[in-house]
This record gives sequence, structure tokens and C-alpha cells, in this order.
Amino acid sequence: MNQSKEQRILNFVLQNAVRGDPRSVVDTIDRYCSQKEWAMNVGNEKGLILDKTVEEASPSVALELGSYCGYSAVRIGRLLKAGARLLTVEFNPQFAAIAKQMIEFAGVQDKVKLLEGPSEEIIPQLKKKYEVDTLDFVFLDHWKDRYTPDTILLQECNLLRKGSVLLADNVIFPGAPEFLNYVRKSPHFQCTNYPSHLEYMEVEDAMEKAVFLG
Ligand SMILES: Nc1ncnc2c1ncn2[C@@H]1O[C@H](/C=C/CNC(=O)c2cc([N+](=O)[O-])cc(O)c2O)[C@@H](O)[C@H]1O
Ligand SMILES: [Mg+2]
Repeated sequence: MNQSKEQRILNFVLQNAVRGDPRSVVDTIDRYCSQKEWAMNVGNEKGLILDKTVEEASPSVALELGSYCGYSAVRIGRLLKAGARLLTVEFNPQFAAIAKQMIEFAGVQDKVKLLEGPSEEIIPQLKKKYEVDTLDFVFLDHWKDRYTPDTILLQECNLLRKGSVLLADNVIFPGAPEFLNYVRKSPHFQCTNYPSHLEYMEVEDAMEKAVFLG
């Protein structure tokens, strides 16, 4: 049975990146996906926006929705301060297995924990089962029609506090118009748009930061 694209990406990393070096894992995935096979990692251009937002937020507890191959989990994990943690959620078992191996190879497994299952089931479990009080940072990069319901669910579960930072990928391409409309119209969010480009392409895209105001 021939390999999946995601397995090919992981194999390329295992053979070409430096074990324990998150930066080399990120750069190696970008090299593969820009030269060999496109894949929906946030990429290096939007990755810089992600880096800056994470550094500014300096989260103790962060959540990622949609691990895929683990590119952004590694990218975020490498920036976390001592004692901080990232919970990354992925419901596709094949992708979850790839992402776990990517996280371990990068050496960020002490900071990054992959939770396998749908976000709509895991978010309500975060407080009791995963001992989360509130989330300091949330990266939304899963199915685009889940951004709004999951943002509402995070509020309903009292997982956001004054100053919690949400960062959403792909608000232009493939687009998350309902989410943009929701957060920009809501009195509970202060929004900032960061124009950029689709990973590995010259297509317009953007990220949206939405800071919860309480
Ligand atoms: N409710 C849920 N709970 C847990 N995991 C979930 C989930 N919904 C989706 N996922 C997972 O999140 C990833 C989906 C990403 C969708 N991105 C995309 O569709 C996407 C597409 C393009 N593109 O087409 O150019 C570019 C991009 O940067 C993109 O992120 C997949 O790994 C999927 O299994
Ligand atoms: Mg994306």
C-alpha cells in the first residue's frame, strides 16, 4: 500500500532534519513542501506572524486546533518558556500518528501534548481532564467552518480570560468569512488582520488575531 503524502513528509524529516532541533524540523518540512509536494502547513511566511504572536503572548497554556503533521505544534513548542505547555488537537488518526512522531523527533514532546479527537469533544474536557484553568493562546488551523463554533465553545467553557489571544490561519484562503464576521462584530474581541500569502504559493492569504476582552 503506497505511502501517504504526510508519511513522505515525515520520512523526509527523519532522514534530513537534525533530531532534537525544532528549527531544522520546521525548515526541512518547508523545503520538502515548497520543492516536492505542497501541503497545508502554515509555512514560513505566516509562521513568522505565528512566532511573533506567540512570543508576544508568552503563553503558559496554549491550544492548537488541527495538528495535521505537527509543523505548527513544533513551531509553537520551540518558543514556549520553561513549564509552559501546548495542547494540540487532531481527530484524524493517521495525521495524529505523524504529528506525534514529528513532535518527538523535534524534541518538544515535554512541552507539546497531542490530544486525539474532535475539538468539539476535547474542548469541553480541557478543564477537568487536562487540568486547564484558562488558555493564554489558541491557534485555529482546522476545518475553517469549525473556527466560529469552537470559538463560541471556548467561551461557553470559560476557557478564555481577559487578554487570551486567538490567532486564526487562512482567513482569506481558503477563507473563514463567518469567523471574521463573528469576531469583528463581537464586543468581546479586539481584532487585528495580518496580510500574508498562502503557504508555499503566491496566493493572498491572511491571519486574524482576536484578543478576548472578557
Ligand atoms: N474538529 C476537528 N477536530 C480535530 N481536528 C480537526 C478538526 N477539523 C479538522 N481537523 C484536522 O485539522 C486539519 C485540517 C486542516 C484544514 N486546513 C485547511 O483546509 C487548509 C487548506 C489550505 N488550502 O487549501 O490551501 C491551506 C491551509 O493553510 C489550511 O489550513 C486536519 O489535520 C484535520 O484532520
Ligand atoms: Mg492553515
